Amino acid sequence: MSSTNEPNDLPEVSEAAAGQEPIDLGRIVRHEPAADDPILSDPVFEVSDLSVFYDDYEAVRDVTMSIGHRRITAMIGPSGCGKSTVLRCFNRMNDLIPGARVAGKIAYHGEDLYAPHVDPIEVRRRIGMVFQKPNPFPKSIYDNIAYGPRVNGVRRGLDDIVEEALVQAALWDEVKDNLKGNALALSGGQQQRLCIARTIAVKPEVILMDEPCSALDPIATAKIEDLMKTLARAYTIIIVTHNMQQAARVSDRTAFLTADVDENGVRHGRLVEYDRTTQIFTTPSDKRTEAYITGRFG
Ligand SMILES: Nc1ncnc2c1ncn2[C@@H]1O[C@H](COP(=O)(O)OP(=O)(O)OP(=O)(O)O)[C@@H](O)[C@H]1O
Repeated sequence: MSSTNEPNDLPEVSEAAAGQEPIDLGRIVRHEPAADDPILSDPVFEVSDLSVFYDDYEAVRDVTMSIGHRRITAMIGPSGCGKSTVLRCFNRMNDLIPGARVAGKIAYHGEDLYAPHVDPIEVRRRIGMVFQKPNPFPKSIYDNIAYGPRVNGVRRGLDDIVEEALVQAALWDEVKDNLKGNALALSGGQQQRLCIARTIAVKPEVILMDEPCSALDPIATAKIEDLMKTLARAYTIIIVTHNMQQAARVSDRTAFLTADVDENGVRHGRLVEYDRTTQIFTTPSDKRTEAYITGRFG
């Protein structure tokens, strides 16, 4: 088991944090990890002053944060604050969006992820992604999992790779007698676990998840959350979620983003606060975080 904090319910917000003072929209709290914070000694990603543009529109501004090895990091915040935009920067998926451009730096194990010599295909192999809507290929369960390894030139041992990925994704027992069956015939929750297995099959280090449970019912969601906690023993996970309880249940760290409106009336996403998940949900430092987690805005 990872060192995940696993509160079952959202902790109560402290009385002090729940004060009714006006929200200071101008203040940005930059979390500086404590000197003994393991994220400092073992970061997978170090994001510095990251801004993301779609053509001339600066969708996200000045994000600085480090992502710890084999941790679950959640990104929460109101719609349009740039969570998915930031998530896509971690595996250069924004490269595929016409007009998208990144400024600032993301270091992956100390290497600039956006340096000219870096191959984005290899980046996406090491840093996989699971999307909101399960998106299996219209192929058999087996071929869905074997697809990535085959593309990477693997010809031998595919049966073992398929089995291992399905076991890790907690799907093996449900599909082992039906590997030739069409993946699209699985339930939504099974399809999402299949997509996780497909991601795992190419042996990534990091799994990015963009609202992986938003199309699923509570039982399927609980299975994916359990799976995430198990996977965090071996993988670094970053999840975007609208579900604060989910962030509180599964993550070690939580980043709260919001969108500020500038003097021209244009909205820009900002990282407001980034800290241990228990800290964010019990004693947040910023009034905007507190307002969001207590349901007063967003
Ligand atoms: N491909 C795109 N082209 C232009 N603008 C975009 C594109 N994708 C996102 N944006 C804009 O960037 C801003 C941030 O969007 P993003 O989807 O990252 O936010 P989000 O916090 O993930 O939102 P949601 O929670 O609703 O999914 C929004 O103003 C959005 O309209």
